Amino acid sequence: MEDGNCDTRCKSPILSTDGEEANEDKIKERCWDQREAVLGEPKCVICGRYGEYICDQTDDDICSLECKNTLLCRIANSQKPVRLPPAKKLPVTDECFYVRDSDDKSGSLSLPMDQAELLRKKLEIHVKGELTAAPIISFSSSNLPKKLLQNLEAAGYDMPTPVQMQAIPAALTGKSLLVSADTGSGKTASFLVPIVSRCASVRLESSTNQKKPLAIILTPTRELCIQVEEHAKLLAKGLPFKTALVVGGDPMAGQRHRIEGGVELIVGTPGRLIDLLTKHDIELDDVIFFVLDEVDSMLQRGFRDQVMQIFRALSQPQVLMYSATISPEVEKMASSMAKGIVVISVGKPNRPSNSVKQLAIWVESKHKKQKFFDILMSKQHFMPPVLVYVGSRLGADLLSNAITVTTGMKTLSIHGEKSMKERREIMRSFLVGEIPVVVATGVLGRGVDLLGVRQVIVFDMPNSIKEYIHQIGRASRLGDEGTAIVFLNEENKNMFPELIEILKSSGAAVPRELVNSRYAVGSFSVGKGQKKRKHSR
Ligand SMILES: Nc1ncnc2c1ncn2[C@@H]1O[C@H](COP(=O)(O)OP(=O)(O)OP(=O)(O)O)[C@@H](O)[C@H]1O
Repeated sequence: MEDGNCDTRCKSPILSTDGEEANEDKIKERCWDQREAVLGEPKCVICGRYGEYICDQTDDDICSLECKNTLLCRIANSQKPVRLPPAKKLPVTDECFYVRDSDDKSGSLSLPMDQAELLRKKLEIHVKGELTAAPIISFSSSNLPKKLLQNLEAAGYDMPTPVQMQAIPAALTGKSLLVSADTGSGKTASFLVPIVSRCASVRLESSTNQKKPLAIILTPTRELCIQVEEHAKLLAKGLPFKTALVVGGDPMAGQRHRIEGGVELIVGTPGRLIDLLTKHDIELDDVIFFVLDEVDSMLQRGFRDQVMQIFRALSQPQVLMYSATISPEVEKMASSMAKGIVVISVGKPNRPSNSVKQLAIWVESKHKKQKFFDILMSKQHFMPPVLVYVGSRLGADLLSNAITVTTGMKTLSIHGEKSMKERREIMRSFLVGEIPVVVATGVLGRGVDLLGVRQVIVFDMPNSIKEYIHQIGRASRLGDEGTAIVFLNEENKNMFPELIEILKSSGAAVPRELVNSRYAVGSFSVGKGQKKRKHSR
């Protein structure tokens, strides 16, 4: 069998109908073992991976035995039974997923429930609540508009990520969801795909020209709203799906004008949206989706009242809530927003992405700057483009100026005091590689997808472990390796027990000053009702 990387594909049939075996020991059994197709290569008709082989019974491009069986099962379901040479059937326990038509109302082709459970187990997808929708193993098995499938393919989304495999079909059944999955694992498309699909269908089936908003997405920062809106436009190209960005710092008149001209989706920050809704008569009675991205941030003090004010103006929409860090309190609050909510979690919750290598450095505050410049001047440790997190706007301005003066590298700071024009320009120049370092406060702490960034330096620890998880999550997208350097000292003592646990469970070295610190013994300040906790050695 030729190497799968050869220029011309292996034409040998996977199996011949006379039962004669092909050179099977080298054939890939599962689609997971097959690589992604590169531009110009044939794609497996089932999963979209490299179509290394040709199915000898249908002449289709196929990536593995598993996908061949899936293909033949589909044919078997739609025509007279096709005899599979019994010796060749993959053993029942094998993770070969047969897709067959189902009567589930989402219209998706779903796995039989026993195999759905097998797939969930394999991918650590946990579901709590009543859910009929099985995970999908390809976008095409979700009955999505053809144009949306083409846009997904054009965006390079050949296969759904684990969170998308379950959250997309679940959302298409009309269920409200609370979803947690690692940073960088594809949560955004998990809610955008069902929204674009359903809203485009509503518009296509509608007889009136009236176009009141059908979906609202709220996020905690302007940068994340901009990113989510861009993502939605990309997926909705060629479909009757217009968006409006409603964030502070931009002229409100333009935002109102756009909505009144007819949009399907509003993406905004809560404060500006409330401003707009109170000053202008915008009808939200057609809204069918209400999305809270970074839901734990959206339901904490400061945002929660505004979020609930907007939610109460709607007529019981489907609620989709997402984050990489969801606590039991957030789950309780979220569950009170919608009946029959389904909770989906992928992997281990409230953990940094495994793809981010953490390097914790113990350094006194007065020495942090020197240590930081040692890293910036070291060819071994400095891997631009680098995102640096600090605790204040002034700190961001001072540090970025110091970097420019000391190293000559053009460095900019980004925070809430800068205008939207400046913030957009800084993000653009960072993302296209014009500037190697950006120093940021929390405005870039969550959700933003900084493709190309593989190194984050947490100069000042944030106020909570969950913000720390989101910040270092910028260093890895979709499982790519990244590094996070974090400066620690006694000033961060309130987070020591959780930090030690996070570092240990991620396999990162724990500085001995941290372990030996008297604040790290696992005893929390014994407040009312709190018990002293012995720290396991
Ligand atoms: N199915 C897919 N195939 C290929 N790339 C994908 C897929 N889904 C998402 N991506 C890409 O992976 C990156 C991370 O996706 P996304 O930003 O949605 O992650 P996230 O889970 O929302 O992260 P965070 O928790 O940090 O907000 C993005 O660049 C996105 O375009």
